Amino acid sequence: MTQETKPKQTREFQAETKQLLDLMVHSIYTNREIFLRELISNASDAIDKVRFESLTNSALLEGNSDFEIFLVPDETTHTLTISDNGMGMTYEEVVENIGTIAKSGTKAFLAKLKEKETSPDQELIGQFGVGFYSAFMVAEKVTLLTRAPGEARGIRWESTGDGTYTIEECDKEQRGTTIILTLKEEFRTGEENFLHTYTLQSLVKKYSDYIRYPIKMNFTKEEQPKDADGKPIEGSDPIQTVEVRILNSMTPLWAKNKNEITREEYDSFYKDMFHDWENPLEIIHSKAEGTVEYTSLLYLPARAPFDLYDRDATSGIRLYSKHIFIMEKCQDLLPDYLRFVRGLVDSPDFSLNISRELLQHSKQLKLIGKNLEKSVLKTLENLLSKDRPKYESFWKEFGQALKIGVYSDYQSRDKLKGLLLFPSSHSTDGLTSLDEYVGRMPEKQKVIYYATGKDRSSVERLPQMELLKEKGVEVLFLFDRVDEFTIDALQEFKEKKFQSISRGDLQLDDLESPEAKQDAESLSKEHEPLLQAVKEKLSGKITDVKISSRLKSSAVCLVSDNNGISLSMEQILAEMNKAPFKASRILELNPHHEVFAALKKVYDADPSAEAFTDYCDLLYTQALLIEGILPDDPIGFANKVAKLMAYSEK
Ligand SMILES: Nc1ncnc2c1ncn2[C@@H]1O[C@H](COP(=O)(O)OP(=O)(O)OP(=O)(O)O)[C@@H](O)[C@H]1O
Repeated sequence: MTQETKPKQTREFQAETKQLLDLMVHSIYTNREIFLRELISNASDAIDKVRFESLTNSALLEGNSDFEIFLVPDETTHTLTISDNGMGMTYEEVVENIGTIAKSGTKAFLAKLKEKETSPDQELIGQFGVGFYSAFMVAEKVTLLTRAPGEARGIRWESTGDGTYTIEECDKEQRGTTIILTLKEEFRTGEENFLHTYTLQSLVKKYSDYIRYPIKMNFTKEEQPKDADGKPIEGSDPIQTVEVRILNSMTPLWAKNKNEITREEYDSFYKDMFHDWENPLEIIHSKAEGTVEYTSLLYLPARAPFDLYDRDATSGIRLYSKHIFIMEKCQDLLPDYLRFVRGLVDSPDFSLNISRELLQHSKQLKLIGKNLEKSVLKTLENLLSKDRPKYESFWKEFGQALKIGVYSDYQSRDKLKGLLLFPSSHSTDGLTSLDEYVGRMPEKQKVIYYATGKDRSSVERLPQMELLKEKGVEVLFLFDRVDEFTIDALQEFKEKKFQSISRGDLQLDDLESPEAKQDAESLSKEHEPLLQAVKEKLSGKITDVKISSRLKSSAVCLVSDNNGISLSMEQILAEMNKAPFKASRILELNPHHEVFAALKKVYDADPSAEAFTDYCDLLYTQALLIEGILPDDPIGFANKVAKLMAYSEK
């Protein structure tokens, strides 16, 4: 029977791959040695795959279950070869995996680069694994030979990273993948010589020590021949012998005792496994025995990945059973608000071929999940109380996830509220917890005040802040768009309700002198007809007009009542195209401001004159602008201001 062979083809890389290769060739990384880690990690993944699938289909092993990764440096051909007896790839898989970039992360990386239009910095690169392509940092030519189990023939793929590659069928006896790197001159002669066994040995120790399969290399030994008594024979030529050594210790890091692991080992394991360039912020390593038995190694990263809040991005914890990999991202182990936690769980209680469906219903999984959640929260509480700068740096990156947790996961509300931090008027640089805020509250203050806005300077200048500032009342500042939803969901903290400075009655009764209150009440009575007239002029735009007791030097402000949504929420919802939600708008006027006197004068002169209508409109639009809301008719507003300016010149 003649076998149809696929002829050698030269193909072009996908445009994005070319771009990535170009970056690799012109070296974006400073530490190019990581190429070895990337290729070994791919080899180990491929062995994981075949090992896992062979549990249900032993034929895949083709009688060879001595899993291994082999490194062969060759000075004569200037090549470094990395082989594995893993899953290999079919023709289609090579084209799919190696010629194109399927990973959305890498695509996003390239898009970000374009956006920046500068050379990429280490920080950006570190967020994205570049995997196989990193080989082109050190190699002038990469040859890949691979055969998937059960396939009669293998595939030979080759490229110099110039935009094209060749692909053809070839013979390959052993299942798996062999990658031959023809090293660039600088990496086979200079200081960084990747043909030196010593260099390779230490790189494996540094980056890949925990890899579960033996990483082997031949070592040539020279020995003086010995006589029958075991004494070296003088003057004889030394004999060379070759011995295979295993370069990695293979024990998974998490299986060792805590006191045997250095911080460096934890860090490099993390960076390697979770493709981060930065050391983690915090490490939680625990072993449990009892109702369930498991080891968990969790990390709080130092920085949020670019896609943390992307709905499509999957989070989750790696699952192992007796050191054997089961699943990449098990989502049922941690609640969604802890989606930033990276790590793994190894438990003998799981069977290797457990399906996702079964797993979801597994009692053990639920129990482990509960414990993990508890220990992450405990760690965060400890950080908050014992290492505030570290907690604040955590908060800066992941605080939003916890805030979202408060409003989207009502069961977790109580667990999370103590961990929340906000900027406040108390200090210009630090953040405050709700506990700290309540601790500083004077006895007479009944509620926790908060103000929403885009940043500190705009919130501090809000007219609604004036009175509170004067009274020295602390106000929480909510700059993040999720903040108000979080506060709304909480409703209260330690029996103190939250009160927006832009909503309803400020409840300052106990802080306010009885005279001031009286003053506002009598002024409201006195100006009742004027207030009524303004309300009518602005009907449809506002629900009420009131004499303000919160304004000191500003003329006007907009507030909403205590029911329904607030003005800032209205804006967020409008951006989300949920326009039907409208906040009630109450216009508050400062009776002690000269604009109020001018308004009164115009009204007294002729309430039906155009001037009074214009004044009402101008006041309303000013109040909108202060809230950062554009008026419906900016041209009309500008014309009215111009008219007024020209008038005052007369
Ligand atoms: N030694 C190998 N054996 C089998 N398949 C491999 C091997 N190396 C790479 N591949 C395949 O090529 C794909 C692309 O590899 P690459 O290293 O670029 O990305 P990755 O491993 O998926 O991602 P990352 O490196 O970020 O973890 C892999 O997903 C895998 O399917």
